[in-house]
Amino acid sequence: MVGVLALQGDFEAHSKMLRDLGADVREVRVPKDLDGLEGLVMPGGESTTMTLGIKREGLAEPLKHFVASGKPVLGTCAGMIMLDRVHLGCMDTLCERNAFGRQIRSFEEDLVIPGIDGPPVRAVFIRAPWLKEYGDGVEILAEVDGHPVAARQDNMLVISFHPEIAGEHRVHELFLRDIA
Ligand SMILES: NC(=O)CC[C@H](N)C(=O)O
Repeated sequence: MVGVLALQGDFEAHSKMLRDLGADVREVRVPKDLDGLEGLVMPGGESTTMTLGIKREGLAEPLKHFVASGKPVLGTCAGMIMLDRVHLGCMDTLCERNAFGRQIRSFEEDLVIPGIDGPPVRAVFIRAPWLKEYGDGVEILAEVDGHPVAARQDNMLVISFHPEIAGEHRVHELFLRDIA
């Protein structure tokens, strides 16, 4: 069973993509929803609203505990922000929000990501963050204009774009392979 944090944002698109790939999915809204999960997706959305939802539901400590358990976690966009030093503090990263500038609210880019074979990944960026700082334990997987937009640290995989919107299923496949 794979969890998708479902407080806010485009969690339904992630649930659908994971189900299409054959996974059993549970939407996570309260701490007990995390029980027994083998992995967790933290979706894109709006990081301030998501932070408030996490506080309201008492999910901060349970989420930190889940990440520390070593089970695979995929954070996309606002989900990548949630994992950084100043939010849940799980990952040794600091995100720059809306990093690509207000004038470029949304754009697409082809990215080559280690572990994903075939043609480049079609990456849709929507008011996306990038990593402005990261520690030695963080492996950068892809950059745009010299700024990290995909990275790994231990059991965490973070991307600042939206494969679930582009019909790009290979990032979720990579995440499900991490679980298997
Ligand atoms: N697509 C997204 O998740 C954008 C994240 C959003 N800009 C934020 O800072 O919360």
